[in-house]
This record gives sequence, structure tokens and C-alpha cells, in this order.
Amino acid sequence: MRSAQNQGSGAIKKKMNGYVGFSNFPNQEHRRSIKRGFNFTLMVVGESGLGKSTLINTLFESKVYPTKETEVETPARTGVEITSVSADIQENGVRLRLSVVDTPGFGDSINNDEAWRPILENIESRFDAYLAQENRVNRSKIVDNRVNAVLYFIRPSGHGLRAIDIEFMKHLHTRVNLIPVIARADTLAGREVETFKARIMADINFHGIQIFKPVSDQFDDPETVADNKAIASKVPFAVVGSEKLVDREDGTKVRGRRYPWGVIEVENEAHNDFVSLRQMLLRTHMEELRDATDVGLYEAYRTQKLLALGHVQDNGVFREFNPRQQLEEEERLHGAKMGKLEAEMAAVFRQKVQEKEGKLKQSEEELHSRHQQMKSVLEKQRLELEEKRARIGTGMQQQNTSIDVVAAAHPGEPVQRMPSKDKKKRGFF
Ligand SMILES: Nc1nc2c(ncn2[C@@H]2O[C@H](COP(=O)(O)OP(=O)(O)OP(=O)(O)O)[C@@H](O)[C@H]2O)c(=O)[nH]1
Repeated sequence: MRSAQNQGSGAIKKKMNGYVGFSNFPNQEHRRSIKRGFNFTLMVVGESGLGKSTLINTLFESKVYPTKETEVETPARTGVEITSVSADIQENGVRLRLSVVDTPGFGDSINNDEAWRPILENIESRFDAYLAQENRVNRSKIVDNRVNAVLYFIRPSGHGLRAIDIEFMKHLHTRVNLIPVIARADTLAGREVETFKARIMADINFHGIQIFKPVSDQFDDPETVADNKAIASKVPFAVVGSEKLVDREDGTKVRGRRYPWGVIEVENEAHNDFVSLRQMLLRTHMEELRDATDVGLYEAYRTQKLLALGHVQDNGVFREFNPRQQLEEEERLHGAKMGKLEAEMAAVFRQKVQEKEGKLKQSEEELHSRHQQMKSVLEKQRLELEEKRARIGTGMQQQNTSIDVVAAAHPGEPVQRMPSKDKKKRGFF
């Protein structure tokens, strides 16, 4: 059998001889996801009265958001609020925890220059909350409130994007999946819609704004590729929303809006792009939107944030692993370590020798000075003794002279001389 090394460094493609079972993984994953349910957070941004609540309720076929039955004049506001509603929706046993984030007040002020800012801050604060949870010791219960998509409602003016639209998209496109929609598209004539779409796309491209569009890859079958292409061609989606059922001419009821000249059907692709939007958002690309939020947008934000906090990426972890290089590197490091140790030991040895030499020199000097002291003491004693001996010598001469004088005075009597040991006792020497 040829070894893996012999066949190059890449993964080896092997054909299985029988059924092993891991091809069932997508089904396992599918069951696990169904059991857990899905989270999806959708933000809606646009001026008041553009039909945001109506579209959300139409999309999810439930009263997620309260809507106004009749159009009312909205008073000018002073700022943007961020509100959120959540709903648990079930379809064929699949549970979707949907959160809709509304931004009332956007574009409703007299000065809308900074209208995008509170929305950007809200989106980033959700990233921050997720990042904080990721850094916790226990990460088993992470709550994901990151915004997966923004439906941006463009007023059906027919003239292209306004400054407020461009500013919003420019500031938000790197933080969220932007899905532009032309609101209340039934108020524009068919041909007007196409020109308006072209103008909007020209503005978007001109300002380098990234918007979310379905893209195909090598794993997609031809049918999916064609579907993705068809959906992408509809962007920005010209949508009509309605929560009411209206009668068609043939007597059947459909969701739509009634006009004196006829009915605009919400789910009729010839009338508007609601079906394509729903297809992309809920049926084919929901997981892609969640993925793009996590892998693309959040990762980029996280990297920026951590770098700003002073964290440094160790790119060494991405280097391809080469065992020989690794061994050489380890040997080099070990050699350097040993060299350093040897140098340290030699320095310690030198220091110890110097200390010892210093001590020896000091004790030699002490001995020398003691010797000198003793020498001078002994010399002193010697001199004293010499002096004493000289004195004694003089004393004895005087004594002999006096004996001779006594003998001369008493001739014939023996002169008593003291024995030499008695002389010692009496201290003559
Ligand atoms: N012609 C037309 N009217 C619509 C459409 N969608 C909603 N409307 C109407 O527009 C009005 C406002 O709709 P909402 O859904 O409350 O609008 P909104 O954007 O949520 O408004 P705020 O809650 O004030 O932000 C209602 O009277 C809706 O019936 C649409 O597609 N076409």
C-alpha cells in the first residue's frame, strides 16, 4: 500500500466499497435543526407609512406587527427609536423564532442627516453582546440577537435614491445584509418600476454599496442557478403588501389591493416582486443570510474590534505544518537556550571566583598587619629584657665589691657565699 506522503500533501480521494453511513449527515443535521428551531432577526427601516408592518405580516401570514387600517399623517419626530417584537412561528413542525426590529422615526425628522447612526449603533451593540457571550467561560447558552437582514424601504418616488437612502446604505452595508425594496410598488406604473429600479441600482453601484443578492456556486444544480439568477434580477424588489383578501373577477379570493380598475395581487409575479422576495428571504436563502451575518459581517466586526482593543493575530497558527522545519526550529531554539544557560553559568562562576579572591586578599592583609603588630610587641619586650639584664649585671658587680670589702675587714673568717639556686629564688636573674 502506498503511503499518504508518497501521494502528495493534499487529501487523498478514496472511493468507498460499501455503505458506511456518513452520507446521512445532512439528514442528521436537518433533524437537529428542526428540534432546536431557528432564530431569525429581521430589521425594517423606512419612513413611516411605507407599508413596513403590512409587508411583515403579509410575509409571515400572521399578525406579527400591528398595522393601521387607514393611512394617517405622521407627526414629525425628533429621533429614531428601536423597537422589537418576537413571534414563534411553526410550519410543518419547523419552529422559527422570528424577531422583527422596527425603527420608527427614521426619516420622519426635519433634519435626517444622522438618521442612520442609532440604527448602526443598535446593530453593533448586538454584535458586542454576542462577542461578550462568546468570551464567557460557559458558552452553552448563547443568545443570538444579531440582525440577519435589513429590509430597506425606498419611497416610490420614481427618481432614484435620496440622500437619506444613500447615507443609510453607505454606513450600514458592511454591518448587515441589506435588502432594498421599493415600497408600495402598486403606486407606480409597470414601466416606471423598471426605470426606477435601474436608477436605484446605478446609484447603489456608483456609491460602492454592497447589497445582498443570491449567488450560485459550483455545488448548485442548473435549476437552482436559474432560480438564483431570476431572483437576483428582481433586486430591488418592488413589493405590494396587503393583509386583506379581495375578490377577483372570477369570484375567487386573493390577498391583494382593490382599485377601481382592478385588483393588484400580492402573490402574482406579474404584478409585483413579493413572491421573489419571500422566496429568497424565507424559502431559499434564510440560512445563507444567517451564515453571511455570522461568517462575513460579524467576523469582520469582531476582528476590527479586537484589533482596536490591542489584540494581535498570531499568523503562525495559519502556517502550513512541516515536521522537519518544526524540528529544525525546535533544535535552533534549544541550542539558543543552552548557549544562554552556559553564558549565565560562566558569569556566575567568574563572579564567585572574584568574590573568593577578594576574601583571600583581605585575610592576607589582616594576617600581615597582625604579624607586624606581634613583631613590634616582641621587639618591645626584647628591649625591655635587654634593659633589665643590663640593670642586673650592674647590680651584681656592686654586690661582689661589697663582699670583698667584708673579707678584707675580717681576715681569716670564711666568707659565706650564697648557693646559685638560692640566688635564683631570691630573684637575681
Ligand atoms: N397602496 C399601498 N398601500 C399600502 C401598502 N402596504 C401598506 N399600505 C398601506 O399603508 C398604510 C401604512 O401601512 P403600515 O404597514 O402601517 O406602514 P408602516 O411603514 O409600518 O408605518 P409606521 O408603522 O408608521 O412606520 C396602511 O394604510 C396600509 O394599508 C402597499 O403595498 N400599497
